[in-house]
Amino acid sequence: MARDPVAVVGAGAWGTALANAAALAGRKVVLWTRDPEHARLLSETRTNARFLPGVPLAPGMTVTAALGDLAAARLVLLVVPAQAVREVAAALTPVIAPGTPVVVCAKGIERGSGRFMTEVVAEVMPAALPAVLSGPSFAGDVARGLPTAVVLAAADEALAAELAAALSSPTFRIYHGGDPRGVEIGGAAKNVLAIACGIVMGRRLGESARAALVARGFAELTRFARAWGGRPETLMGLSGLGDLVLTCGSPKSRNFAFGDALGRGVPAAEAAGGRLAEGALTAAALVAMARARGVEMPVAEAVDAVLSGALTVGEAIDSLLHRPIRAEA
Ligand SMILES: NC(=O)C1=CN([C@@H]2O[C@H](COP(=O)(O)OP(=O)(O)OC[C@H]3O[C@@H](n4cnc5c(N)ncnc54)[C@H](O)[C@@H]3O)[C@@H](O)[C@H]2O)C=CC1
Ligand SMILES: O=C(CO)COP(=O)(O)O
Repeated sequence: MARDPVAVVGAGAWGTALANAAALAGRKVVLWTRDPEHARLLSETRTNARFLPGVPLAPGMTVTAALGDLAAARLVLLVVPAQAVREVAAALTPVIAPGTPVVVCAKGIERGSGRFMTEVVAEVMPAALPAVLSGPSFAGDVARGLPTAVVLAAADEALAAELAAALSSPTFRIYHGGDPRGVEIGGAAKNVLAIACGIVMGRRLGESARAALVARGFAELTRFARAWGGRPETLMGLSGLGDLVLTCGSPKSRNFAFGDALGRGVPAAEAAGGRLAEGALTAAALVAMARARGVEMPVAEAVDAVLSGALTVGEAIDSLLHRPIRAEA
């Protein structure tokens, strides 16, 4: 069968939802978690109570904590947090057959190196075929079979089309594209902008202010993409505009909720409430990379300044409101 079995690496909320979606698309799925006890629980209870409660695992899916069990995989979905992608990809390298597509589903930029996720995979797994999947998609929505559309991109667009077809179902529609850099920039940058929108709502600055941030944030991420090798038109799509609309407008987004807590005065160290907020980990890298190529990103800069403690939330808002009045671009 088409690219069977599929190895889903990472059994958090998104990995579990994607594993179910792949099974719904007719794929044979192996779900990997690093924690043997978690693997045992998932296998026995057939649900992921810790990361995606209330959703049964698709029948037939197997769960493992042994990387060796992934050796037969003909397609890998890499669904660990962005900052763990290098470590996990390195562990997968000796296991996965050369020429296997590795689709990164994490949304972020590597701290320190400033590497995009497909670059990390290309460095660590030189024999793999890197691809990226991104777009507006809450794990809970996908897992419950609510209609969702995302994009899967690879340098070889024919491969992206094949993978998209292998993983799609009527409720999980995967478009394909040939601009992985643009797609991964959209996913990484929107998380930082979602934090800004959360701050605005937590601070009760109003819906109009949030809409302004979405539009100005979209201009920022398009400029960033142009400077870093993504096609601006890609950012008009699902990964970029689509994901901004979702995560900048919903308290279900962990990045938005993190920003909302900051806006209400919760200290940065506590604002995530123990949940993953990728934008908080990507903001510094995004801003450093923007500066390195002369890209203006005032909203992302403001978020980074709040997170680093350089500015208070009030000072960051003032800094945005006192920028010179200028042409819209
Ligand atoms: N939850 C969602 O709705 C969506 C999440 N994403 C992205 O997917 C990625 C993963 O997010 P979630 O699954 O939601 O996070 P999560 O917090 O629910 O799960 C993360 C999983 O990764 C595992 N993990 C963490 N560090 C690891 C390491 N060093 N080695 C191996 N495993 C490790 C954890 O044990 C856990 O199973 C993020 O980049 C996120 O932005 C993308 C689209 C939707
Ligand atoms: O990326 C997501 C939806 O597209 C999930 O957003 P959060 O990580 O902010 O929850």
